[in-house]
Amino acid sequence: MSARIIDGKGAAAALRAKVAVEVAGYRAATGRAPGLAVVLVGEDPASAVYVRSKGKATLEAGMLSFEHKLPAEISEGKLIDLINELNSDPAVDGILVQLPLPDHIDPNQVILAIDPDKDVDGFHPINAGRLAIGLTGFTPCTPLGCLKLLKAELGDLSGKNAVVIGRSNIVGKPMAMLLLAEHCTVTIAHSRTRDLPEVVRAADIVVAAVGRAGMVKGDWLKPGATVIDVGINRVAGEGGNSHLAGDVDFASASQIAGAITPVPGGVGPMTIACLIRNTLVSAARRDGFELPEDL
Ligand SMILES: NC(=O)C1=CN([C@@H]2O[C@H](COP(=O)(O)OP(=O)(O)OC[C@H]3O[C@@H](n4cnc5c(N)ncnc54)[C@H](OP(=O)(O)O)[C@@H]3O)[C@@H](O)[C@H]2O)C=CC1
Ligand SMILES: Nc1nc(=O)c2c([nH]1)NC[C@@H]1CN(c3ccc(C(=O)N[C@@H](CCC(=O)O)C(=O)O)cc3)C=[N+]21
Ligand SMILES: [Mg+2]
Repeated sequence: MSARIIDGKGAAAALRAKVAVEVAGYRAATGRAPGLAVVLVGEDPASAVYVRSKGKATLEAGMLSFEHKLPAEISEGKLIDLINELNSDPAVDGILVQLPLPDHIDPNQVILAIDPDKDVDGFHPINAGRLAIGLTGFTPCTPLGCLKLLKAELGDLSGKNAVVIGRSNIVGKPMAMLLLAEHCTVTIAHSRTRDLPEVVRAADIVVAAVGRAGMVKGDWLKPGATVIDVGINRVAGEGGNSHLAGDVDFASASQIAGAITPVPGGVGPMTIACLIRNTLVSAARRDGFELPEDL
């Protein structure tokens, strides 16, 4: 048996196209374009790549992109000063501070400084709280992208056993909250989980967000399970080359799963599509512009 490959790249392109159509309507109605400010501190090459693709997706959707590149040595206070300026700038609907930040800056203090109603990453505690109790806010882009792929694949998720591996504030925990809101029976596994293969074997849905290349093996899976691989791991290959690998051992898992996301081309592109979606949602809320329910 061979799993269906879930085309995250294609789904992301389709979502970006839907967002672009709504952006055009928003611009016609309001005379302004939604704006996303992306803040990058330091020169981490992987972060620079992500920031570039975010800026490109923003412009392609008809929105404004404001990139702020700051030196690695900038103080926490100066960074927060910039965030306060962006909070009060009417051209800015969304603010994203690329993580990780240098060690001398406390990411929690930086996230707290962002206006929750411009927090298109959904990382502010107000938005984490809203998600946890079912209020309108911003849903973190990676879990939202995973949920969209799951619903497109499975339809109604009600009653399904979902295992989320990883409990970070930006992926695992909000993913579990979203699946719970969809009426899944949710298990959150982490580094202290006993007998992870046995826990995973009960899952109709597996979301792997660990950061360990190829950790989840095919023989851990219930046959036919839907597998969402969030992991983005750069692994060294032959001859000094390197390639991206997910947290799931694709070769073995794709023999047992019913459907599986590839890496690259799975969750990653959906994260960026959901970021521009959230930016449009933010702008629309500000102006009372109505968007389709299912965007
Ligand atoms: N595709 C995308 O858009 C994105 C991809 N990512 C990728 O997703 C992965 C996870 O990211 P993130 O959530 O930030 O990572 P974190 O490092 O913040 O969290 C990793 C989680 O995995 C758990 N874990 C570690 N080792 C094991 C193990 N052996 N068994 C079970 N659980 C384990 C940790 O447990 P504990 O809490 O006990 O330490 C922790 O909860 C990374 O590969 C990252 O690059 C991240 C964001 C976006
Ligand atoms: N404030 C903040 N918000 C984030 O959302 C955020 C962040 N910080 N820091 C880093 C992580 C990681 N992340 C990814 C986004 C897109 C891809 C992506 O598009 N990946 C492509 C491959 C890209 C490549 O080839 O390197 C793919 O999977 O197909 C991956 C990872 C967002 N993150
Ligand atoms: Mg992390």
